[in-house]
Amino acid sequence: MIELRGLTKRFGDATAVDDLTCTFRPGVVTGFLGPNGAGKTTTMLMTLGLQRPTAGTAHVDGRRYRDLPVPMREVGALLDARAVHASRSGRNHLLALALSNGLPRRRVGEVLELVGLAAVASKAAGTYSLGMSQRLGIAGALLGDPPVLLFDEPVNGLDPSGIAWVRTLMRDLAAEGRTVVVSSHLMSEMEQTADHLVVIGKGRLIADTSLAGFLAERSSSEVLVRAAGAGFADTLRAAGATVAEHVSGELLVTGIDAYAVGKLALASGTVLTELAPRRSSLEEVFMAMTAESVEFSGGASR
Ligand SMILES: Nc1ncnc2c1ncn2[C@@H]1O[C@H](COP(=O)(O)OP(=O)(O)OP(=O)(O)O)[C@@H](O)[C@H]1O
Repeated sequence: MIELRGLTKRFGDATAVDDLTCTFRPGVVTGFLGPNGAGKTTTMLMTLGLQRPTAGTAHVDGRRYRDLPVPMREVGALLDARAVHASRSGRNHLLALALSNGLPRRRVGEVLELVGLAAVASKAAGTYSLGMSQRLGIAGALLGDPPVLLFDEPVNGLDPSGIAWVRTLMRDLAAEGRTVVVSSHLMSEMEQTADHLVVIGKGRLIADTSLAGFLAERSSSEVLVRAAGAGFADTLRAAGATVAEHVSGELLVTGIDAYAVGKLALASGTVLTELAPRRSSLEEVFMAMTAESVEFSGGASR
C-alpha cells in the first residue's frame, strides 16, 4: 500500500505537487492519470525517495522509502526505461541491480524469463529497441518480488502484442495481491487495465474512484440513431430530445434513451437502420475533466 498525506513539492515559485492525500491500495491496478506536467512523475519520485517533499509524507507499507531495510523487496519501479548502461548486457544490468541490493542471483534468470528477454539477455542493453528496454525496466522492477509496484508509462514504445502482454502482467500482479500503480497517457489502454483511478491536475487531486464509478458519474449517455427517410429528427425533438444531425445522416440523441427512441420509431412507422446507446469513453471524460489543468494547449486548428 502507498499512502500519500499532504504531499507537496515546490520548485521555486512553482508547485508541482500540491497537498496530495490519497492511498494506492493492494489487489487492484490503479491508473495514475493527469495531463502533462500534472505532477505524476514528481509524486512517484518522492514515493521512491528520489526527491524530498517540501511538505507531507509518502509511505510505502507504513514507512518512508529511506527507512525500508531492502527497498527493492518492498517496492519496484519503472521510471525511465532508457536509464541503463548502454554497453552492459541486459543480464548484467539486472545482475548489478540484484547484487547491489542484496537480492539473489537466481532472480535475474527468473525475471528475464518472465519478461521474455531470456534469448537476448547477453546483448548490450544499448542495442535494445524501446519496447525491449521497457521489458528490461519491468524486469528490474520485479527483481525483488516486491508487494508494491510503480510503472511510469510502461507501454510506451510497445507494439500491440507488447501492450496486451503488459496489461495481462499488471492484472496478474494485482490479482496476486500487490499494489500496482500505472501512469499512462493511453486512456483506451487504461480503460482496459485499471480497476481504480487517481486523477491529478496541476498537482492537486481531482478524482480518486473506481474506473466504473468514474465513468458512470461523469460520462454523458447519448444514442446514435440512423433512420431511413427524413423527418425522424423532428419527431425526436417533438418528444423532448436534443438531436445533433451529422452530414453522414447519423443522429446523436440526448435527453431520451434508446428504448424511447425505438418506441417513437414504431409509433411513427420509421425504419431504423441503426440504434446504439453510447457512453463517453475514458478519454472523452478525462479530456473534459482536465481541460482546466493542461499545462500547454495548442490554439484551435485551422
Ligand atoms: N526538477 C524540476 N525543477 C523544476 N520544475 C520541475 C522539476 N521537475 C518537475 N518540474 C515541474 O513540475 C511539474 C510537474 O512535473 P511532472 O514531471 O511531475 O509531471 P507529469 O505529470 O509526470 O508530466 P508528464 O505527463 O509530462 O510526464 C511540471 O510543471 C514540471 O515542469
